[in-house]
Formats: sequence, C-alpha cells, structure tokens
Amino acid sequence: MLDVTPAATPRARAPLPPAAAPARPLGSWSERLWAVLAPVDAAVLAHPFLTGVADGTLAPAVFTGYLVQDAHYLAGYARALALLGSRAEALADTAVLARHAAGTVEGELVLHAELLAAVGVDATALPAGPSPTTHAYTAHLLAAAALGAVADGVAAVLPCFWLYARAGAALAAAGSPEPRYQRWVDSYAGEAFAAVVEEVLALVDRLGTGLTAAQRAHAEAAALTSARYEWMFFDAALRQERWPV
Ligand SMILES: Cc1ncc(C[n+]2csc(CCO)c2C)c(N)n1
Repeated sequence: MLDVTPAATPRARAPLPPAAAPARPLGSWSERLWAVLAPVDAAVLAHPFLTGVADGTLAPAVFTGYLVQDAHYLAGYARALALLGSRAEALADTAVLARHAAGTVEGELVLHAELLAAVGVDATALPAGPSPTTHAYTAHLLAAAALGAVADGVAAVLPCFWLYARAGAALAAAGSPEPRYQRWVDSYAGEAFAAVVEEVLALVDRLGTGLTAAQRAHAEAAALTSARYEWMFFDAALRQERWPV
C-alpha cells in the first residue's frame, strides 16, 4: 500500500495570525500613537522568539536567559514608573503610575521567580548583569522619565504595556504546547491585564489633550524608541547577546 505519511520534518514556524488594530477613541492621542507603533507591533508579532513560544520550539535556555534579563529590565522599569508617578501633575495619575510601579515588582517579578524556579534557576543568584540591549532600554526609560516632559516618560513606558497585551492576545489565540511558555502567555492575555492597559491608555489620552503638536511629536519619538527596544529585547534574548568585551 502506498505510504502517504509525510516525512518527519521540523514543524514550520507559523507566523502568528495578523491582529486587528486596537480600538481607540477617534482623534485621541493613543490613536495617533498606535499609527506610530503599529509597524513595530507587526515586527514584534513576527519575531522568531514569539513564534518559537507559540509552537514550543523556543530553546529553554533562551527563555531562561530572557527571564534573567527581564528581571534586570523590570527593576529599571519599576523605578521609571515610580519616578514618573512623582512627577505627574494630577494626583490621579500619580496613583496609576505608582500602582503599576508596585505591580511591576509584585506581579512581574513574582511571575519571573516562579518561572525561573520551574526551570531550576535560583532567581536570587542571577548570573548575568544587564546585556547591552537591557542596559540601553532601561537607560532610555529612566532618561525619559527623569529628564523628559512627563508626557515623554509616559509615552516611553507605554509600549511595554501595549505591545505585551498585543503579544499576549495573539499568543493566547495560538496557544503554546510548552506549559511554562503558556503560563507566561496567560499573564499577558487575560481580562485583568487588558484592564491595566486600558487604564494606562486613558492616562495617555488625558495627557495628550494638553500637548502642542511639537510636544506630542517629541513624546511619540520616545514611544517609538521603546517599541524598537521591545523588538530588540526579544532579539537579544534569542541571540543570547553578551557584551563583546
Ligand atoms: C522587556 C519587557 N517588556 C515588557 C514587559 C511587560 N511588562 C513589564 S512591567 C509591566 C507592567 C506591570 O505589569 C509589563 C506589562 C516585560 N516583562 N518585559
């Protein structure tokens, strides 16, 4: 009988299905920001780190290296949020930013400790310091939060929330055969995280109404830089980037 079973070949890395643009209020600042971030969002969703999460082929050592670098990133990110919170003019904005600074430490870092423990890595004995890309991204966030206008800083911290919510939704739809990867996906895919992103976008839109076109453009450049660093962060993890000297 003719054997029609295909030869065992490695499963092709399917790109994640194209995701629709997020719905934002017409004429809002977040709507304009999305136009700036959309091409980078598409590149992030197509990145082999994420398609490797989706089909389970991502090397476990790459994922562990990502988590170690992410712990360094989160420390800088939480400080940038706390700093911005102290600089925000409206007390309501201080509350949102300070709450997410705490959420980064209590939520994200706890998730990391759990995921690292699952692979047998002691989170308190992080072997490597920040990689060049981790260092560059956190330095960008902290500079924008400390030295820029508040809108620059808020725009700079936005892609971290927004692009992860997008990746979480796209990856949840695909599902990962690897439970540890699925656990990571789930933390960004649920209703709770979507509500957090909505709250930050509402803050962005409140700030946007008081800005001149030039101030908006300046802040949009800071957001674009962060989005590019989000792509580079996945890429650095995949390449297991190290300082060359
Ligand atoms: C490089 C990198 N970028 C974004 C996130 C996601 N993230 C980090 S802190 C935070 C806000 C509080 O949950 C979010 C969404 C990550 N982990 N690593």
